Amino acid sequence: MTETHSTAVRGDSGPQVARLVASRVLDVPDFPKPGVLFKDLMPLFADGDVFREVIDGIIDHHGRDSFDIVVGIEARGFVIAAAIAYATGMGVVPVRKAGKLPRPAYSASYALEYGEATLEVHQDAFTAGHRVLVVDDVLATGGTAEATLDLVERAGGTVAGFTVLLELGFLGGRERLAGRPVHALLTV
Ligand SMILES: O=P(O)(O)OC[C@H]1O[C@H](OP(=O)(O)OP(=O)(O)O)[C@H](O)[C@@H]1O
Ligand SMILES: Nc1ncnc2[nH]cnc12
Repeated sequence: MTETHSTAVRGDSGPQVARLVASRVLDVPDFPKPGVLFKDLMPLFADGDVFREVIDGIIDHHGRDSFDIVVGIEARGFVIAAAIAYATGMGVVPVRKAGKLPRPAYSASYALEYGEATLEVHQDAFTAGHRVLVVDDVLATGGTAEATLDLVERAGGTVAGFTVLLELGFLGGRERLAGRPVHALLTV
């Protein structure tokens, strides 16, 4: 494993935040498949001071009056969503991989950088007009994000914002989500 080093560190919350995130990302070659450079954010989650700064920064960026509920995408998005929900006193809705939710759910299948998957959300997850902040750790091809934002809207929510800690810009996820709000703390 090698630490991410970048001379041109950039992100939608400015270079200081981008550098902070970059300092807690580990590059893991050939995981989960040969040819994939996996960006491991576990060191960021494990550093209490950095994690708090990142969570507070996301809340400040959006403004706590701009959303009513937080969606986290399984599995790493759950960590971020739960922290934002707790810090703002809001609720959290998990968007889960197929077959995990116990009640009627909407489903969306998609391709991601290293495979295919199906995500689901409970049909009654939102009340009409609920403004939803969606969070995840990584935006790569955008397949996961596109499926999730569609699910939120199918379930009656309004997407108020979408934040990731790390965007892999060269995979074009942001372009795929054109017209949707995308906020990435670090873009590589
Ligand atoms: O932009 P994409 O190409 O769709 O990839 C991004 C997604 O890939 C990872 O999730 P993964 O499905 O590996 O789930 P995990 O968090 O359960 O490991 C990551 O946490 C994002 O959700
Ligand atoms: N390269 C990558 N690193 C971490 N998570 C990912 N999700 C999709 N691609 C990824």
